This record gives sequence, C-alpha cells and structure tokens, in this order.
Amino acid sequence: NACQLMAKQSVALEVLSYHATASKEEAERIMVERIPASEDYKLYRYDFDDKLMSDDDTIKATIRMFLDANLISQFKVPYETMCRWVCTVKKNYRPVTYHNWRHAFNVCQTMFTMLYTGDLRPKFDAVEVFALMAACLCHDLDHRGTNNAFQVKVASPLAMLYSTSVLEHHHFDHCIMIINSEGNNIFQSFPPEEYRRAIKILEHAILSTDLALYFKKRGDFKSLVENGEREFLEENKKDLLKAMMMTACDVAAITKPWKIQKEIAQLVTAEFFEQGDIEKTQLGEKPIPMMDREKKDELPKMQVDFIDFICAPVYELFAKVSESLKPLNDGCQENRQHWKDMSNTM
Ligand SMILES: CCCOc1ccc(S(=O)(=O)N2CCN(C)CC2)cc1-c1nc(CC)cc(=O)[nH]1
Ligand SMILES: [Zn+2]
Repeated sequence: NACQLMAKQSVALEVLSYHATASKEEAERIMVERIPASEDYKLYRYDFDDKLMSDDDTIKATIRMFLDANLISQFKVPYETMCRWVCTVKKNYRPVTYHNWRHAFNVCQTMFTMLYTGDLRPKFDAVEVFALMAACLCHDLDHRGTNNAFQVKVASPLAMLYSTSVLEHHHFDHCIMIINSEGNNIFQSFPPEEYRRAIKILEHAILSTDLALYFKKRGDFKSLVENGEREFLEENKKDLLKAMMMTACDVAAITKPWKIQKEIAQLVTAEFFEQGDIEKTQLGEKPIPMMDREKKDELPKMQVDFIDFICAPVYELFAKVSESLKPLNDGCQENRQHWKDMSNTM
C-alpha cells in the first residue's frame, strides 16, 4: 500500500545517502596485499580475539577464511569481486557500540571454527558453506544499535516494512542490495539453480538470528539431538542445524575467555543503555531493566539468566553433536561461574 511504498522509499533514500559500495580503489588496495595464513590470525581457534587487529587485518582475515574454505577458486569468484564485496559489507555496518563490523567479523570466524575445528564441515556442501559464512558477515548489516521492539515503538520505516523480525528482514534486504551492486556479486558465477539456493540459505540463516525464532526451533533441535541424531542428512534437519549454528555464532562472545567476555559485555551494555537513554529522554518511557543504566547492578544476574535460558542450551546440544564443539560449552559454563560470582558481590 502507499504507506509501505513510502517506507520502502525512505529506507532506500537513507541507504543511498548513508551507505555506498566500496570503491574500486578500496578493493584494489586489499587485492595487492599479501594475505597472512590462518595460523597467523589464529582463525581456527575458539578463543580468537580481534581486539589487536586493524580494520585492514579483519578484511584480510575474512579473505583468508574464504580462501581456506576453497570457496573463491571453486566458485570462480573474481578476486577483485571478493575483496570489493568484503570491503562493501564492512562499509555497510554503522559505527554503533556493539552491533558493528567487528561483531559480524567475529560471528563469521566462529562459523569458520565450528565448521573446520568443530568438524561440522562434512555435513554441508560448498554452496551451504559459502552462504553460511556470507550470512554471518551480513547478518546484522546496517544495524542502528537499537532492537526490534524499539523499531516498532518509534514506528521506524523498517517497522512499517516488516511486521516480524523487523531488523533481520532489513539485514537480509541490505545483503541482497549489496550483492546486486556493480562488482559486488560474489555469487555471479553460480549456475541459476545454485544461485537461487545460495540466496535461500542466506535468507534463512540471517532471519534465524532473530532470537524470537530461536526458541521455537531449539525445541525441535533438542528432540533430534536427544533422540541420537548426529548426521543431519535430510534437508529439513540441515536447515535446523544451520539455524542453530547461526545463533551459536551470534552469541559466541559468551564462550570467550573471561577477559574477552567482560570487554564485549561492556560494549553490549553500553549499546543497551544508549537505547534505554533514548527511551527515557525522547520517548518518556521506562526501558526494560537490561537497558536501564539505573539497574546496572542487576546485569551479572541477567547474564547468568542469558546463559541459562538462551546460550547454554544450544552449546550443550552442540557438544553432543560433536566432541570438538565442546570448548564452546566449556567456555560458556566458565563465564557463567564468573557472572555468578559477580552477582553474589552485588
Ligand atoms: C551484557 C549486558 C546485559 O546483556 C543481557 C541482558 C539480558 C539478557 S536476557 O537473556 O535476559 N534477554 C535477552 C532477550 N531479550 C528480549 C530480553 C533480555 C541478555 C543479555 C545479553 N544479550 C546479548 C546479545 C546481544 C549478549 C550478552 O552478552 N548479553
Ligand atoms: Zn548479531
């Protein structure tokens, strides 16, 4: 209807004004550089930390992951297109406190580690691996540092366009806008059938990062795993596994060594409080406790609940699917103890 058309146009205008594709020169600068080995960046490790890396390093490390996964050669992706696409994706993350490029880069590195160190790679074909890693990099594109409830509250153009999973639909839409941009189509050499399949996997993977959808699917995943499913050969089981992997990667900061988890939780807290401040000062509303800086003493307890109700269940199930995924569950449980100890001192 007219309202949706107007919303679409205002999002399009905003996207055009705010975002752009990377220039040929930006891509060429990366193209001519040597790409260090995965070991140099520790890309196969669960305790990977991007903190000391420069932005250029993160772009080169991303290229390295796609090279090691043998995707660039297998799918005849022109190297310039690959470099340009990574630069464009990074450019289309806003400099918000937490949901920025670094978060997307870390989510992609966790996916890479779950596939290659966590031994999940053999369960998928190359199109699925390519789409999953691309989905991780794109899954929070153009995030504004505010959540779905906020989009609805302020009747943002995005909330006018999408009735459910508002942000996640926008992240996918933005991902497709980039792929359709000149010199940025990493799937351009795919045969039509594979192309359609890659886009479908991208959509499913990005939408599955809406935690509201996760709870429903986790029940099915739990039944499968507890009934002994380990192969995930049928399409519907593979779809479920991919959705659970996206959530596991999206919240993987909770599994990192405590020093890293503490720093990232600080960024999450800051972004939540920024939204809470807007709700208080501009909307005259009381924010939920998680976003209310006057309730910051309750955060350690909230983290314990976040672990118990959202994170631990999925990592415990993955630990059953593959022994080599256990470090995710171990890291999550260690951090639970740290947050518990902190909540006892509050
Ligand atoms: C660290 C600052 C406090 O952070 C939290 C507080 C509460 C909960 S919650 O599980 O109770 N829950 C989630 C679903 N909401 C709808 C209601 C509230 C989660 C987090 C949290 N989220 C992320 C993902 C962005 C990362 C992270 O480290 N912690
Ligand atoms: Zn995310």
